[in-house]
Amino acid sequence: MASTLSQKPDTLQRRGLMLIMSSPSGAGKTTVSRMLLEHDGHIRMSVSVTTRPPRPGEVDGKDYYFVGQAEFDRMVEDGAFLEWAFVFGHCYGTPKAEVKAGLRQGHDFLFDIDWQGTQQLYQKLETDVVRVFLLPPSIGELRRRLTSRGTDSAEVIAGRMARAQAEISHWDGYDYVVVNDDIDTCFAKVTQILAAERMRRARQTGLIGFVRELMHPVP
Ligand SMILES: Nc1ncnc2c1ncn2[C@@H]1O[C@H](COP(=O)(O)OP(=O)(O)OP(=O)(O)O)[C@@H](O)[C@H]1O
Ligand SMILES: Nc1nc2c(ncn2[C@@H]2O[C@H](COP(=O)(O)O)[C@@H](O)[C@H]2O)c(=O)[nH]1
Repeated sequence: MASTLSQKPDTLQRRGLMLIMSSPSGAGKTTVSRMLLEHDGHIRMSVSVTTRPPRPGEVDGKDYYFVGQAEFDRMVEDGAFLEWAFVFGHCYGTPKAEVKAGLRQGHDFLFDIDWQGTQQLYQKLETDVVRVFLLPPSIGELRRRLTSRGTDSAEVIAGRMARAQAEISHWDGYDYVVVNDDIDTCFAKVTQILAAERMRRARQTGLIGFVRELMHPVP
């Protein structure tokens, strides 16, 4: 018998989610984020605003919006950020407008932000937030990754290594914790988390109508 349902199950409306990835500097957030953006057609990067100077190869508007301190302060005053924080001597913030509109339209967003920003987003938008913390396999490997990335001075690397344990101490403020040892295994785990979170009943706003039609089919 032909289906009388007005909606196809795989096109049901869904509210977007906010997948947050945090870790000590160098554990691999940017790497996993790039893989997700490449392989998953339904998630967008939330591009942060920062007062940090660009690293070689970083592109304004893609990796960050690079601004001066005065412009950052003006954005704070204008309420342009969903969250912002002072990290490693610079200001970083998540612009509000695109994310809020996108979530309503069912888009998922990926955030590479620290624990302070995660706490702020969770306080504001708890039900939309999925928090993932990446751990390095060892402190020695973390140092090796920061050094071999080749983007920061020895002084900057030393500063980030000095903060690593303090960053790791926030691991218990996250929903999921993944050790980034082998990159493909780590990526597969994050992909599985994303797939499961998309199926949460509360996010599937189109389910109500679909279930109603299943329970009360039109004869
Ligand atoms: N599983 C892995 N095995 C080996 N090297 C890795 C792995 N994951 C990431 N790397 C490498 O480690 C370095 C740091 O990774 P990445 O820049 O993604 O870290 P991050 O957490 O985004 O750091 P930051 O917070 O400073 O932006 C990069 O050179 C990256 O290629
Ligand atoms: N609270 C926020 N933290 C952010 C944001 N954008 C990036 N970050 C975090 O800053 C550090 C350093 O980043 P880097 O690119 O200079 O290595 C890292 O932990 C990021 O996750 C933000 O908008 N808000």
